[in-house]
Amino acid sequence: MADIATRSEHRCCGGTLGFHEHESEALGLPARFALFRPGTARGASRPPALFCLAGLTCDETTFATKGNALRFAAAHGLMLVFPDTSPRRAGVPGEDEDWDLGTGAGFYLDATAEPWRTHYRMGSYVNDELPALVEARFGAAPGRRGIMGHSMGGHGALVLALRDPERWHSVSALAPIAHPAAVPWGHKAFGAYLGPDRDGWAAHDATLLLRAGHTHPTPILVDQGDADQFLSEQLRPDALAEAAEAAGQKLRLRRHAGYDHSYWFIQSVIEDHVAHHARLLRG
Ligand SMILES: N[C@@H](CCC(=O)N[C@@H](CS)C(=O)NCC(=O)O)C(=O)O
Repeated sequence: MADIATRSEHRCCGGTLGFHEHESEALGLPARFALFRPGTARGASRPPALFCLAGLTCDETTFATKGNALRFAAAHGLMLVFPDTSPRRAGVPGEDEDWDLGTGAGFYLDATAEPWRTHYRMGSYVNDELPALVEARFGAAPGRRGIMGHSMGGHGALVLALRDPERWHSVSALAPIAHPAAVPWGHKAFGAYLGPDRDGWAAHDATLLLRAGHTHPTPILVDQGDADQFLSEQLRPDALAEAAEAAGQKLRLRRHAGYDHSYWFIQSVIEDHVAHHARLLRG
């Protein structure tokens, strides 16, 4: 496991928030992440880690800075892990041209199509490499992990947890891209990263995973603002709810009048998400 460079560290909410960089094996590039370690008030020497995945245009600082999650994680004795949203400077032609493809838009999957497949491997990075790293190097509890995310990050959280419920013990999402194979953001990203054969997209779409019989043993919490500018064109929580119902998946989809897609919405509901994960991870 490569060295980790700590770029800065800050006392916060009785714990410590650090911004770190390391050589990622999965990405084949340097990668940055932020990590919040709670104080020891709850007496847990190895806190469970809750992974927080951000959306399009964000980086490892965004959710940590704007999400309002740290004080609640501190109260519940949870570690928070904030990965970046894509590889950086991968050298793919055009990767910085669009805000919804390439840099800042890794979609938490391993690309299979050229020229993305070498470095655009955020699926393996978030699912495998980063959990192993925070457990080995930052003292996260082995085998007790939760995952949540916003928008593209909500898509990532739902897909990773539905695909591997043994690895992710709790899952929630805020305004997730719930059916990416059916919406413009997903068409663009999946078409580039996975190629035009849509059969290969199903394993990266939470609604299609539920339709194929994948479920998670715990209830899934999803919050959605009804004034979200992306709701009808890009997010499709209704499709997720229908698929969950048909699959027998417990899903609590809460709609919030007047809230948009921004971190102001996340700030307003994050307390319940951290509590949801704490209940399942800490027992
Ligand atoms: N750049 C896009 C918006 C992108 C966007 O809203 N990104 C969301 C995630 S999908 C976000 O959280 N952005 C970062 C922020 O608000 O700080 C636009 O112009 O419409």
